[in-house]
Amino acid sequence: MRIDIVTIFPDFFGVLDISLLGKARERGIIELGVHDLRDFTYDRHRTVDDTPYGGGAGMVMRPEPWGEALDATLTPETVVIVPTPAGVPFTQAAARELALEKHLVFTCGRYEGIDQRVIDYAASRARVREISLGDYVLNGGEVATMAMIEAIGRLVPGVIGNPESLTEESHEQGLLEYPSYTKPSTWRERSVPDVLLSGNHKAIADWRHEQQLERTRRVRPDLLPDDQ
Ligand SMILES: N#Cc1c(-c2ccc3ccn(Cc4ccncc4)c3c2)n[nH]c1N
Repeated sequence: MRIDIVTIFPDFFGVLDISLLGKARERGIIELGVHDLRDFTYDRHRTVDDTPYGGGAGMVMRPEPWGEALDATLTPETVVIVPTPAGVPFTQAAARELALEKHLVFTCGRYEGIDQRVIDYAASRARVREISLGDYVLNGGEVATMAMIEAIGRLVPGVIGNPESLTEESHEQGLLEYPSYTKPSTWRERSVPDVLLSGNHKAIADWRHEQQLERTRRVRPDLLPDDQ
């Protein structure tokens, strides 16, 4: 998979050189390109924004630099991901779908957003998904892009050493994950549930599934299937 990010804050993504994504890049499983939108401007001040038509507060990102950035990154296989508060909520299912794509381009807006014609133009050349990280307001697309890249990157085949560990995580099977414990068996007078020390694999699996249902009922009843 190749990922390209277009942003006015390229240094923001330096952290992607380390941890899991860093190793995936070293192993050639994921290629990453970070592009400064200002490199696609030609005025002395490298201007990327202007006042909104129709008036209103704030500034809008100019279409010209974005057009050149898309020209430099798009391929017929690209999925353009536009982080926006007006997007479809990001989910684990979306992360799974996007992890199977060959090329993702993240367009990180700032100010009041990107001129709508840029998104419309991108949709004439590639698949475009306008995605929201959640129902709260950020100052730009970079934080959302970082979160999405982490959620997607860890699902790219070959990135995680033990893919089985992915199947029991929250949201993977529609339920929240069961509680986890490690040594010591007693800590500050709190002990690990006996079933986990029993060696009875069926009893452990049943207990863990019941814990998933109980936690999901308590914390996220909206995730429960109708028959639960
Ligand atoms: N994904 C996502 C987001 C964003 C988001 C994403 C991109 C941009 C670009 C500019 N802004 C600032 C802004 C623009 C319009 N209205 C309010 C704030 C952004 C916010 N906010 N909240 C989310 N869940």
